[in-house]
Amino acid sequence: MSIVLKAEGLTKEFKGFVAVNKVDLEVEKGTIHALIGPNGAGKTTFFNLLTKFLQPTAGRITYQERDITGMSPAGIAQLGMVRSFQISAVFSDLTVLENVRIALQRKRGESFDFWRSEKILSRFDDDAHGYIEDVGLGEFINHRAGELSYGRKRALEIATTLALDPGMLLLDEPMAGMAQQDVERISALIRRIAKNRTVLMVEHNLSVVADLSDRITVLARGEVLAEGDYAAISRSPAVIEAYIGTGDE
Ligand SMILES: Nc1ncnc2c1ncn2[C@@H]1O[C@H](COP(=O)(O)OP(=O)(O)OP(=O)(O)O)[C@@H](O)[C@H]1O
Repeated sequence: MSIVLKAEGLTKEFKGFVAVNKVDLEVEKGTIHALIGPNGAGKTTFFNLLTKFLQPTAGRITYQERDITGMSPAGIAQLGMVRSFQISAVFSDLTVLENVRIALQRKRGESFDFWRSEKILSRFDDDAHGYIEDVGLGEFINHRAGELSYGRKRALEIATTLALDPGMLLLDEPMAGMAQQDVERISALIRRIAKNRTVLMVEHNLSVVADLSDRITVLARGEVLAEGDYAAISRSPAVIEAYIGTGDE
């Protein structure tokens, strides 16, 4: 077993309120790991700590055995740990192809002037076409991102994230606001891209969690309540009580 991401004693206090309290987490390489819990459990705060959008009050985070506790989101992205599903990451006025090209260019760290040359840009096209096909957007390649449906915009975000060639993807509520047909499409896509990568996701939709996850960590009141596969956690009296107790889900 190889642990790719590890949190030890991770804690976040907001003016005396402890939103995340000494949480330990180990994410195994090549797995899909879900973070769930009732409203206010601290999932978003914990996820923001892991992705470095928030700085912890205490504790330590390691990625591939490297201490990343003090690093920036850009710094961890360089190491291959990339957070997706920030709609703003997609440029609405640019086409699907242009969006993926920019991600490819960003990965190579080339300057803005350099990528503006049509000749050089077109070199990225073969790779870009591959990622676009992978996420099922082939027929929309020349559509402006702003014209895509919500589910397809999210597929485009996955394509731009994949273009960065991450070893680990962090997905923040990938199914939020999606119609059922998009949920099925994005689930299949996550399963496909997880084949040779590690995925950690916060997700409210429990049937998606049951369907996709190898391992699930349940948070409640800022602490780990239970951990295991779906069968194990759904039998846990503490988990059942935490969900019923808040009238959630
Ligand atoms: N910036 C902040 N300042 C003060 N309190 C905060 C801040 N961010 C979160 N909290 C509090 O921390 C607790 C955990 O919030 P968090 O959003 O992490 O929970 P969550 O599990 O993601 O909930 P939900 O499922 O509703 O999104 C909540 O009580 C929230 O009010």
